[in-house]
Amino acid sequence: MKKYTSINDIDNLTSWIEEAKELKENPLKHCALGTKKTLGLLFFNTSLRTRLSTQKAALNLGMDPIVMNVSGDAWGIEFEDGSIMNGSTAEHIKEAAAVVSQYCDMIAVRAFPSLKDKEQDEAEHVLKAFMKYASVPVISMESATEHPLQGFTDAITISENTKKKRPKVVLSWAPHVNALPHAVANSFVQAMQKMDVEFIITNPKGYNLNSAITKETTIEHDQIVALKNADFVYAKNWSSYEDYGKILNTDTAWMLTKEKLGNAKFMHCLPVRRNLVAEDAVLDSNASLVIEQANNRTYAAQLVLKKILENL
Ligand SMILES: NCCC[C@H](NC(=O)CCC(=O)O)C(=O)O
Ligand SMILES: NC(=O)OP(=O)(O)O
Repeated sequence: MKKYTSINDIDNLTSWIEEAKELKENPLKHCALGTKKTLGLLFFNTSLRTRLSTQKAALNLGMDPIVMNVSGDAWGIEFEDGSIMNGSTAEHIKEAAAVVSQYCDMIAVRAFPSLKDKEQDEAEHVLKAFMKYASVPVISMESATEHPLQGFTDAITISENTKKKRPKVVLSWAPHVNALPHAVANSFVQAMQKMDVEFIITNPKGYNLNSAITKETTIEHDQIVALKNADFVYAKNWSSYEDYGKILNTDTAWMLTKEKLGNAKFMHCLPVRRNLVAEDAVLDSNASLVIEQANNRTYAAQLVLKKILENL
């Protein structure tokens, strides 16, 4: 594999899930595969799980991870081609990506959307610029529109925890105080579309995700109807896609409660705002899979790194 920037880079999700489970059983089995190979992790945005689990994954494979917070610590990077750089940016991505490629055998990048300019966000200008100007494989650690390491993790977690051959999975919009990206929801949708599950999205009107991603997936605006007989409920806030980046509705009635969850398992990518997205009784119950999801981030990343190492 030469890159991992989308759930669509997974050729066979079922076999990837099985391979990730094998790595989880025996994380150090391939501890020499990445010897003398360097993974560069570049963060334009904050992170706890991605930053630590991706390093842990690299260490399990014998790689050397090096990490940089690009925003603030590095020179301001210019992404526009042909621009006269007489403003606040000091270094063009053409040099920056080429230079990082001298030090690293792979580059992982986190770059959230602006949520102001839909066209620019959808063009994935930061991630795509790294892919264009880096001479080594690029991994997304959450881009403007996708979070493929999270989506793969969520697929592994559902596979591990399902008692049914074809469970019912609900992606349920949740209230939030900030305008959040669509990336986690988009990658979860893409992962569920590849799995043998009954999948429904529930969100208030005005919050439908990009139809190019949701495709034929059912969208139910009545949360109670959607949650009926669910086996897994994935709560997540996202800002409006239609009225791009806006908060239209902070209706606290969409918070996930123990009563609404019923017998389902609860999922969230974290970080989660307690008693806004989901109540304490949900997060503190045995039905919550959020810590196992965070654990599985390591093995999802480890499989991605392994597949790229095998192809270097
Ligand atoms: N990487 C996982 C989620 C990151 C981001 N969440 C956040 O920014 C939450 C921040 C807050 O709660 O203020 C998101 O939704 O895409
Ligand atoms: N779930 C996730 O990506 O968490 P971080 O933002 O903390 O990396």
